[in-house]
Amino acid sequence: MDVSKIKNPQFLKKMSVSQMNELAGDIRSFLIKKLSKTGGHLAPNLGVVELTLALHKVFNSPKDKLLWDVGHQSYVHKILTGRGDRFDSLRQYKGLCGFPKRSESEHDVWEAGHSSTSLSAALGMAVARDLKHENFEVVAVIGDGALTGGMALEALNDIGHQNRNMIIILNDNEMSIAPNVGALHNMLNRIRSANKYNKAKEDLEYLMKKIPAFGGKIASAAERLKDRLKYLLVSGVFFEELGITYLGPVDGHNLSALMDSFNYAIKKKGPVIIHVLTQKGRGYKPAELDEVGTWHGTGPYKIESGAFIKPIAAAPAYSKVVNDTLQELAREDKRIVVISPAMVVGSKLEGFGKEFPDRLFDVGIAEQHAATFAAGLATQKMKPVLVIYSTFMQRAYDQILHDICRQNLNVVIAVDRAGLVGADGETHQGVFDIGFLRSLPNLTIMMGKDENELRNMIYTAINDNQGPIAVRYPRGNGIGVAMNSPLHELSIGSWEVIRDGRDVTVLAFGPMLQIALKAAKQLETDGIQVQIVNARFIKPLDSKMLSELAAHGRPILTVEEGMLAGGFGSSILEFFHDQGIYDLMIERMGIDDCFVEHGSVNELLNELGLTSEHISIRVKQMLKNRTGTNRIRKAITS
Ligand SMILES: Cc1ncc(C[n+]2csc(CCOP(=O)(O)OP(=O)(O)O)c2C)c(N)n1
Ligand SMILES: CC(=O)[C@@H](O)[C@H](O)COP(=O)(O)O
Ligand SMILES: [Mg+2]
Repeated sequence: MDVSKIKNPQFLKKMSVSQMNELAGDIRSFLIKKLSKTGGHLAPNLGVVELTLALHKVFNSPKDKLLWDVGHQSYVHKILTGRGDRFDSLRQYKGLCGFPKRSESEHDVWEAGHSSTSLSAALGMAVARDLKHENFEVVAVIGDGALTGGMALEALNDIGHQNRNMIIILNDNEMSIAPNVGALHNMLNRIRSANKYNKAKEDLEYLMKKIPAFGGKIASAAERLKDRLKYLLVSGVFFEELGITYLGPVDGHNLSALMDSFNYAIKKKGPVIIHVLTQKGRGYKPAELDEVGTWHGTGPYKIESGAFIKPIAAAPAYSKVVNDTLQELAREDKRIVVISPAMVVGSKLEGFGKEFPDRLFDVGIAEQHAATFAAGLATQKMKPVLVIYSTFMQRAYDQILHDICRQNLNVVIAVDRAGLVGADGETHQGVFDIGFLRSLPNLTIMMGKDENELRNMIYTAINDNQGPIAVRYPRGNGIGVAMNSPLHELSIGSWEVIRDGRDVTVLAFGPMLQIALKAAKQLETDGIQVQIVNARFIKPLDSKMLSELAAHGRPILTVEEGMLAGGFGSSILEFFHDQGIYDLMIERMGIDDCFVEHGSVNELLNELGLTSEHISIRVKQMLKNRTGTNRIRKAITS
């Protein structure tokens, strides 16, 4: 079947199981082919083909609500709901979103991107249904990785308490991005190996048959023993004890077994969790054999060989620079420990983990725990480095505020993916952290202009013991500067003039500096001299340099790859205002009050007006207005 022609899932109602199995093969071939060109979350989606087919066969979306936790595994759902013809634009500018998107389809009832939200949302939908006396099923699909998220456990607590009719599908493939970790994972593994229980049960039944029946005594004792056995070996009891009926484990690639379990769950009263066992990457050998998470989210690849098609990078990834610097420092400094909330692969921390297996902690999808775990380590004079994506750090805001900053603990927060990330879109852009970190007392925030300054910032942060320090760095690779100079500490709060100029001063940091330098070169051809300052400390500001700039009196333009509201530019306005300096021309460029969808970073910068051309135009406008302002000022004062 040409799956790009599917308009809606209704056709499944008339399909036989064997036809559906054939369709599963067509969908897998489609995904492997399309994603070889676009990249995307291949392995998660190959693992849920039968599951998604069975869901759309048994349930009636969109009347019945199907929710996808994280949502990175919703491509099959998108194919079945009429979007197969858009996969050439997957995760591209103005193209198909890589996560559920309510504006894309009525079948996308819940948007995600961040993990562990589906259970809370599903309960909300179930309560609304009951209060309005409506009648539909609510089904949330959550992975074994997402189940480790604190929100999921909070929701399970309430779901068991409220006892609403709803169905949770636990998609257990033993993987988060990397192999899943934690006690919950171990519990699920015990269930997976439930044949121990089945074997014991068979032996018991055999034994019972061998002994001449002494009335019901032995039989009932044996039944009690069987229940005890089940209690001990088959840990679905974790859910049962919460008041959630546990079904499973069910083979997640067996359509009949899946559909039977769904139909059984529909008849059950109250919340039901169906524990489904799937294989991540099923149907594509390189992804099936992936034991580290390489095929969780990929770029384009060659189908035959599984070789990734990657441009040769001129410089290492910023994440790798951080790993390598930490690895180098940790050889001497035994205080250093590294914490990652389930992003060891994304943050390229494998090297550190290999050399220091007892000093790298992957805590699962548990950002709040990760932050306060770091705080606890710091109270005992360790030097914890919390390596966390900017976007996922949003989950740990109160822990950074309440536990780390308020107690002024020496935690290093390595803020990975700071700035625009591109294809993951609105839920993943790292553009809010300056706004929410800047207001926290005791916290230093810095961002290097290149990979060499980043390594020196990590060195500075490790050696500083004046309190918490956040070091931001972007997704992607450095700019190709040398990194062979000895590590040295930066003076906290010190900025750096990287280009002289008399007409306008631009304050920028991180990748924006390269864009500003390009604009300065463009402006020079028009006879405009632009001074560029590497404002590498977002907090504290370089108040000495700012006072010197005020004395010069030339216009100041701030440029940041982040939200304007509460951002770096705002801090400059606040600084001058608080100094009583009101007549300086200060303008800000950044992201103005919107969520930024998916696309390449360059396309997004262009859409946001943050390219070198935009900066050039803005500088010229400022100079023109300044002349104008001066004319007005002269007119007023004369
Ligand atoms: C709050 C949050 N932290 C981290 C991530 C990054 N992330 C995306 S998918 C994923 C693994 C999810 O594992 P699982 O739920 O088991 O789904 P699978 O990919 O195995 O199908 C992680 C850690 C995220 N999306 N949200
Ligand atoms: C779905 C999810 O949240 C992760 O897989 C994320 O897409 C990883 O992002 P990077 O590709 O930047 O590591
Ligand atoms: Mg998983």
